[in-house]
Amino acid sequence: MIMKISLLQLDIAFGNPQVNYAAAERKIREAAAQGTDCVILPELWTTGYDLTRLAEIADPEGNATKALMSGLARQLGIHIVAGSVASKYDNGITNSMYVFNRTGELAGEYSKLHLFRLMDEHLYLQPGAAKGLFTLDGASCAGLICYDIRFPEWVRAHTASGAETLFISAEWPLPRLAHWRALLVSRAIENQCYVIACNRAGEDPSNTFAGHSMIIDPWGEVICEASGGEEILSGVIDLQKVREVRAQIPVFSDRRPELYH
Ligand SMILES: O=C(O)CCC(=O)C(=O)O
Repeated sequence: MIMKISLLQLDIAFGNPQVNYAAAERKIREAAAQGTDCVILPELWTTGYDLTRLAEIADPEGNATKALMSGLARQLGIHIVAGSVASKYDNGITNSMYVFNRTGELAGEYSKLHLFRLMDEHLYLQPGAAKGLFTLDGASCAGLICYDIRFPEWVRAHTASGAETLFISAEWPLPRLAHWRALLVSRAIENQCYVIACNRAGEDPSNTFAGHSMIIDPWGEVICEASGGEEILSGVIDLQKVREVRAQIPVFSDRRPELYH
C-alpha cells in the first residue's frame, strides 16, 4: 500500500489550547488540500509543556480533541494521528495520542508510557500501561511519544506484534538533535519499518525545540526531513518496501527472544 503522509511541524502557543486548535485545523486543511492521505501532529500540541496549569487546561478525557479531529478526518477523508494532548481522567492527567481513520472513527489511542523526568513529566502526568497498536486502511501501525524512542525494547514490542509503520509525536529539544536523528534511524533499521516522526518547532519558557521531523524508510534512508521552523513536511511510503527489506535480512525470524533477559 502506498500512502502520502504529512507531518505538521507546528510551533505551539504555550498554555493556549484555543489558539492551538485553530492553528492545527488550518494546517490539517492545508495538508488535505495538497492531497495527503494521513497527517500527524506533535506531542502535547494543545498546551505545550505548561505542566503547572494542566489541571486547568488539559482536555477532559480528550473529548474536545476527539470531536474536532474525528470531524475533520471524516469531512476531509484523511487519517489523523492527532499527536498527543494532555487528557484529564479521574485518576490523573495523561499524555495521550488519539488516532482517527478516514471515516472519523477512533482507530487507536496510546498514553505515553515513559515519562521524561528531565522535563518534570513524572510530577504532573500518569503513565500509560498499554501498547499503541492500530490499523489504517488495513496497514499495521503503532503510535509512540517522544522519550519512548530511547526504549528499543518498547518499540520492538510493537513491531514484534506486527506494526510496519511507527508514528512518533514529539517535543524534542534542540540540544539533543543528534540523538533524535540517531535514535530514529536506528529504530527504523533494527525494526525494518517506516518511522514517521513529527517534532514541534519554536520555543517555550524552558526549551528551544529541534524541528527536523522526518520520514525514514525500512532500510534506514531518510526520505524527507524538515528544517528547524514551522513546516508541513510530506512524503510517500510504500509498505511493499517493508516486505522486501524483511525478506532480504530476516531479522524477525532470526530473533532469539527466549535468551533476551
Ligand atoms: O529523550 C529526550 O532527549 C527528549 C524526550 C522528551 O523531550 C520528551 O519525551 O518529551
